[in-house]
Amino acid sequence: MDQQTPQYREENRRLQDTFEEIDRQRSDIGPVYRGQDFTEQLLEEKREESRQRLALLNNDPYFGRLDFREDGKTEPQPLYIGKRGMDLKKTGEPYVIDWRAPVASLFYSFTGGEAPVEYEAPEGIIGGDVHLKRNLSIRDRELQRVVDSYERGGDNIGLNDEFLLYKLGDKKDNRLRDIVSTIQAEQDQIIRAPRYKALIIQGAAGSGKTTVALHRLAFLLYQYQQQIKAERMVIFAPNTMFLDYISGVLPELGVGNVKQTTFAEWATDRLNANVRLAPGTTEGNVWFSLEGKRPAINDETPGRFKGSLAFKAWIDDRLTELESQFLGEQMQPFEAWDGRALSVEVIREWFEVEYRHYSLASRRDRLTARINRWLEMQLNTIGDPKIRKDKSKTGKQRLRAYTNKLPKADALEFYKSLFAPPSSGSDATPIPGKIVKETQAYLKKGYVQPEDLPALVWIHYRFNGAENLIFDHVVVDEAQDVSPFQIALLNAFMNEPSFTILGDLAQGIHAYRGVQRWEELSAVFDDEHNSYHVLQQSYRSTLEIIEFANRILSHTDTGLPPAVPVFRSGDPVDIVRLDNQEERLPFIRTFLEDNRERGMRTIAIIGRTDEACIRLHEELQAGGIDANLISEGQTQYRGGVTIVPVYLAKGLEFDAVLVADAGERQYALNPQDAKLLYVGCTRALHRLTLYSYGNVTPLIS
Ligand SMILES: Nc1ncnc2c1ncn2[C@@H]1O[C@H](COP(=O)(O)OP(=O)(O)OP(=O)(O)O)[C@@H](O)[C@H]1O
Repeated sequence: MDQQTPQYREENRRLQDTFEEIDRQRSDIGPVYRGQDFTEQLLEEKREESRQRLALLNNDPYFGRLDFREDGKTEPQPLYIGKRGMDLKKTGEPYVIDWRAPVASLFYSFTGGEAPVEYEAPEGIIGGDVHLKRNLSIRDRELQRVVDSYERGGDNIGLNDEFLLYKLGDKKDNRLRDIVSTIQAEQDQIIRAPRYKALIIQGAAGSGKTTVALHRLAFLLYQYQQQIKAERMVIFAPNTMFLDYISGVLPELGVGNVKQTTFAEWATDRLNANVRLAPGTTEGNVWFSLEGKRPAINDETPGRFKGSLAFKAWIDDRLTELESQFLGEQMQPFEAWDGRALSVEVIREWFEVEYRHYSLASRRDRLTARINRWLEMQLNTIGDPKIRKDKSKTGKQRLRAYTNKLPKADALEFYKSLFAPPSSGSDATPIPGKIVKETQAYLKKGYVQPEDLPALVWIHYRFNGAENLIFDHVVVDEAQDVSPFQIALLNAFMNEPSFTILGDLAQGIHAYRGVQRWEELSAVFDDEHNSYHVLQQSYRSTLEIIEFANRILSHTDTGLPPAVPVFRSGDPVDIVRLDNQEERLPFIRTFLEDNRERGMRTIAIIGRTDEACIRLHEELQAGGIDANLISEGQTQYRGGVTIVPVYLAKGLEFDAVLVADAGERQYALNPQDAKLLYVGCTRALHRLTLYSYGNVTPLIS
């Protein structure tokens, strides 16, 4: 909208008024209190919160305006929506409305038309009608754009998308960003879904799953301020580089302290460094290499088997057995010294009845302490100090020997016992022989594998309880790669299920340990908590790229419908055939120059395997081209030009992508390769190029 329009001038005036109000409120807060007075210190905390809120407002006070006429009133009221809220100091009236407030939901759910609208406020449903929906872009305290996406009585054709397209056309740096100004209605529904749900979201590549999950955390913290703490929320993501990539969004939304971790890190923390993960078993070598034959994936694949609810149920039976036979049928009375014994009946009563509600480890500790107290009482009945000393020595020695015989509540020891040859009379193990052998070999060397972690932490949990580690909300990103056992385990660390679980089966490149259908995860929850959502519209890429990727999608075995593009058109996808290796370096050099000239800030060259990427990186370096090589275990994503194996590119996005070596051998006609290529191609926002020597992959024909 032109700067001379009345709308622009009106909004500019409002913006200047807003800055004046912010300045007034900031100066009213006064200087920082550094004294010792406790009440002042508490007040200072509140003042600091206000300072931070006003600082955030000062950069970019709001992004939207909705003129809403509430039923029963004659005139519509303009509502300005921002990342944080602010009331007018003088009157207490809302001046900027926090995007998470109930009334702000209208801004997102309203998609046009003259029909009445309503929103759910704490005091009940409030109805009315919308007269204007306006997007405002403010950068560095300057009003840059005013775009009306709806005006009551106007023709409103195509206006709704203009601001979104303007935002999507932006070039990216090395961080994911917030989308508060353009959240779409179907995303808003997920963000504002009730707290006690296990939301399972199947979303096409680029549909905003990760972004939506982060906004949902900010919403929950706002909506349930008294009940939910950021420190008790956690985001599980596939690797630390991905966590680094998304780490900017929550601070932008004014949310701090949410724990962001990987499942392996969280699990090994629980086990108190008692287990060591086997080195050298990088997934890249086993599952994504082109050398050797990839193992078949079925229910006996170690990751699938050890992540199943059936494995969990079998472990539960073994644990129940252990608990019921903990004291053993052959148990003897505790004889402190000859002639002074504590009967088996009393010991059983303490352990099996009195301490029944404690965790097993705690019951064992309590029992030991109780027998010790009994021993002290017996010693106190002895008058002669010399005899007492004597008996004390014998009693303590015998107590140690006696309690040492009780089974240890140790997760690793118990887990090992599950893979030991079954003793005669016990049920045969349901664990496939190959898995038993492989696991035994690792355990013997003192190692476990990532797929052992859910069971180990589960056993630890059954022995020790949740140890005060209760989650208020859990986000699981890239959830197609997690197992039902993992989700059931996390659920145990929660009073009532409150999950945002999101993923895309079409990107299920870790099918050897992940799920093939979402029902596998929803089986963990009862019907009342289950809530399934689909996000089909994709925002990341241009129309051309999405349509191209949809062709690959049809070769995955997921049966998922094609992603729906937003109407943002760009360059056609470029498929280049190189005749030989010598042509590669000059081709890439031109590719990079061309894309830089067109304003692309982040550019990725996506290779098929680790080795291919290492070789390419060396070649580029020798040719004087600077690029960051990403390998497994990487913790940071730097932006610029990146070389990344396709299996590690998941979750990231780049302005321009070059799929290196997209030949028929690299990406053959099978579902696993289709998923890999789908991941690779859907990383591109604006431009996508593929090259191959010889025939290009049949997945795109
Ligand atoms: N409503 C929206 N407005 C503006 N941009 C959006 C919106 N929704 C998503 N995006 C943008 O689309 C891109 C993809 O988002 P995100 O990475 O969250 O998607 P995803 O579904 O997790 O993708 P993938 O599964 O491919 O990793 C991001 O650049 C994000 O900012």
